[in-house]
Amino acid sequence: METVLRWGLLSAGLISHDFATALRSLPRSEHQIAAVAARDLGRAQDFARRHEIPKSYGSYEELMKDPDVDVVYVAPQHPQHLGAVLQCLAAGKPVLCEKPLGVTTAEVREMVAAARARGLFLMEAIWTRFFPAAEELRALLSQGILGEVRLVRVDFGIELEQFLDRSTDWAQAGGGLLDLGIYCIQYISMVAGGRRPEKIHAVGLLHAKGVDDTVTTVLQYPGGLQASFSCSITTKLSNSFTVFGSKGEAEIPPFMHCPTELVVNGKSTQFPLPKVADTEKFNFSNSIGMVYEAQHVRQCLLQGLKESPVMPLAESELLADILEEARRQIGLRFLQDRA
Ligand SMILES: NC(=O)C1=CN([C@@H]2O[C@H](COP(=O)(O)OP(=O)(O)OC[C@H]3O[C@@H](n4cnc5c(N)ncnc54)[C@H](OP(=O)(O)O)[C@@H]3O)[C@@H](O)[C@H]2O)C=CC1
Ligand SMILES: O=C(O)[C@H](O)[C@H](O)[C@H](O)CO
Repeated sequence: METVLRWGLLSAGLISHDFATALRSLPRSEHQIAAVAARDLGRAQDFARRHEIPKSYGSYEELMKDPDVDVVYVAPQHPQHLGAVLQCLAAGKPVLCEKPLGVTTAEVREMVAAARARGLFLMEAIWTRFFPAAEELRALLSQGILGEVRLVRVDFGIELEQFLDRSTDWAQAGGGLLDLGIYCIQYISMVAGGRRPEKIHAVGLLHAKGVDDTVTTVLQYPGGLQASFSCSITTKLSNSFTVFGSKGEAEIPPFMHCPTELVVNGKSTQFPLPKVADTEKFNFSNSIGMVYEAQHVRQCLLQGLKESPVMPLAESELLADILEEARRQIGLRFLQDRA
């Protein structure tokens, strides 16, 4: 592969716009957007014009066949991830797929198995992990600066139901757990070193539209680490992360899912976002931070890696397992759940 990474974007939706805007801020010698595809050609063409993308398609399949696409960014809503990812892999394209990778643990395992069988790169876009603040957190954890980590608290609650239709759309696997809870669990799993929890207990309030409204889950890991998280699509929560150890504590203030600050034993370090022109508008907070995951994907591909060492596929499977167990305990089933 040449050093320039040529992206193909699947979907002309909200986060795809943010990702395209972030990519355009990177050196063209390293990242270019070769094509965009949407279910509707007109929308794909409008998106392409807005982002100066040379090619637009009215179907995902056409983009996957494009030899000028080196890697595909899969960004439709949750239920469409599985089909798009499997088709990309079948077409020989490496994939960065938006979170959650799948609606169920079975979907995630199917995608992981397909990527491994084809020897192709696949990563779940847990973009949080690639922010410098998160990298610094990982470093201090690995250096044992906090001593023995004992407890994690994290929550993510936004009144999404008021402005994001998909958040309450049961047919689109809406709700807080898959959309917001995954950010909480990925932090917990980071602290736990990707180990599997030995106990999971979840309580939840279901929304009138059948998705999860607000969920609180506690987890215990071998060795005694305890963690709790809450997620909500109707209630604003603290949206912060804290880890407590035998020698100190570290906190990431809101919005923890796209962090720009790390506080260690009361000492704050700022990690400012990359500069971007004021004329660039994003749909979601701190989306310019998507450059970090894009740069990571390029480095992985240049090194011939088939998965990310920072967001490994086994951990995507683990996150899916935890999400599914929490859903089971609160009585939330989606179309994709097997009988
Ligand atoms: N990393 C982050 O910060 C964020 C990640 N996300 C993730 O990105 C994904 C997309 O979220 P977002 O951009 O807000 O979603 P949108 O509501 O913008 O929908 C994205 C695309 O999904 C497709 N789509 C929508 N509804 C349907 C349907 N009923 N059937 C088939 N396809 C449909 C459309 O694709 P098309 O354009 O091809 O018609 C649409 O443009 C989600 O999985 C979400 O978790 C979302 C926000 C932030
Ligand atoms: O991934 C995300 O950030 C979520 O999809 C939320 O929908 C978003 O943060 C809402 O602001």
